[in-house]
Amino acid sequence: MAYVIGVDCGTSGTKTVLFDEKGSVIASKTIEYPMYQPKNGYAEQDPADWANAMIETVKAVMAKSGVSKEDVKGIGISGQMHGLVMLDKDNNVLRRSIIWCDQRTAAEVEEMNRIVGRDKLVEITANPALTGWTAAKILWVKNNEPEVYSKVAHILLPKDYLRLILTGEYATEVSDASGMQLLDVPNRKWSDELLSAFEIDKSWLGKVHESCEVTGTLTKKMAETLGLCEGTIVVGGAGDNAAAAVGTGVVEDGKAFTTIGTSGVVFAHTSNISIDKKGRVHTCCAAVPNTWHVMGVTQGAGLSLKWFRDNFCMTEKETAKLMGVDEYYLMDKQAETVPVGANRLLYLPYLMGERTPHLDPDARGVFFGLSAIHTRKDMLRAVLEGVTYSLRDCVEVFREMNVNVSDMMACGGGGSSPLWRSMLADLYNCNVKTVASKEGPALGVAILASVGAGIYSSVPEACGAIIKTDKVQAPKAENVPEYEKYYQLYREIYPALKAQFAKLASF
Ligand SMILES: Nc1ncnc2c1ncn2[C@@H]1O[C@H](COP(=O)(O)OP(=O)(O)O)[C@@H](O)[C@H]1O
Ligand SMILES: O=C(CO)[C@@H](O)[C@H](O)COP(=O)(O)O
Repeated sequence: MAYVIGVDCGTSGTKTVLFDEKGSVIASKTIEYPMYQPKNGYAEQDPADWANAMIETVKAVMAKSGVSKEDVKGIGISGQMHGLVMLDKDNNVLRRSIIWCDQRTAAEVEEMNRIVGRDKLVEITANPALTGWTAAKILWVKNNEPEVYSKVAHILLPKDYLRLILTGEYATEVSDASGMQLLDVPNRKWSDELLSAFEIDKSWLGKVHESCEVTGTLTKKMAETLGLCEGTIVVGGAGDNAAAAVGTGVVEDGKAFTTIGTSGVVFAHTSNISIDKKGRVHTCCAAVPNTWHVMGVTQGAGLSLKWFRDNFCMTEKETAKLMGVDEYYLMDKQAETVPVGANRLLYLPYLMGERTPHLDPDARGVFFGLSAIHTRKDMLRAVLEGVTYSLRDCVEVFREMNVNVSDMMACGGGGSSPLWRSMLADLYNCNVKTVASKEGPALGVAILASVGAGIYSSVPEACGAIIKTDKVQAPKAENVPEYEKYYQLYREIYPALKAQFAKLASF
């Protein structure tokens, strides 16, 4: 039997899973790390934490599994998108990574529009300038930390920094590179025009591959550290969302998924490139060669629930520890006791600004309709519902773009919650399914590795053999109109507060 490893460098932690060639989990290990928020709207992580977590989790799965290292045929890496890793000529990390949900780059987004023009940016990168994407972050460092910028020799995305550690290669692949805003997305190569306009040296960026291509092999030193063979192949892998698409079988038109991780993403595969001229959803290269995807993003999806847990659910944390169950499971049980609409309480999940559909880094979270009858349980349910309203906003944009979705999968930490899945089904008014494997991105990149290793001949063929549908949640007829009423009200709240968010940000 052949085996493959998938590494997913997420925001809350890095998870490594060892799969057999049929996609069954043999061993899995996650190590968490912090996100630093030095200022309101800033978000950073330490690349050393990612590297340590990858090394320790790979060592752990190999030790736990007892699988012989010769049978591990390949490694795929997935990761949070858009994060900026800057290295000097000796590969030293120059500053903490500014990650995807950081919102400090409003001035640089204006600068990008001034230099290149909004329409040109959309034509080349398939997206308007975005605060969380990598190009704006590079310009921010140039404008604000010239002493750091003067030492830059390499720029990598989070998972590509891990690739460098594994293989010594400076490389990336099309799905994650699409989120740097320096890629010519229709043509799947770096844009010389943009690099020259932003004065970014092309030699700083890695070579761009398709996601299932071999980008390098394990060095002798890393192989010894990890308990693997020197020369084991490392494929391109994918940004976490393109990876989750492969891991849930979303590799053909009509198929889509919703992931609730720290962020929330609604993702649909498209065999032809499809662009929202208003820039409300992103268009990126998919992990299947010569295909694309559209995705809408809620910045603070699982993050909202985690924020609520960490600040208001101390009792659940302690009880969960005593009972040996998951804290989120207890929170879901409490939220289930509250009716649809949270007793007339709405929540806007804009804790880290918002992308789809508002593209507003100044937006902030809101509880709307608080009354003295409300309890913590109502607020908890409102948080879950508010995130789901925001995900529905993404589906509305797809409908406007004529991107038709007939099959919706759910994944990510929040996708494991039956309550959250039933909210999705009610608000989308369609079936929401899960796949038997819960490993989303890690499985996706392990599948890419199995294609790179020649175990399967294509990504769709591998998905056909490996991905199995598990649970199906149908919409509840009585809930659909009730949620629709609240959703329509939810849609009115942001426009009414837009100017006030900007004013607050200016204080
Ligand atoms: N049982 C659950 N019920 C509801 N939400 C959950 C549950 N388990 C995890 N979550 C949510 O999933 C998030 C973590 O998802 P994950 O996919 O691991 O994140 P990331 O990819 O950002 O590291 C948590 O912040 C939490 O909001
Ligand atoms: O910014 C995006 C997609 O554009 C996020 O999806 C990040 O890629 C982070 O993902 P999680 O850590 O929440 O999975």
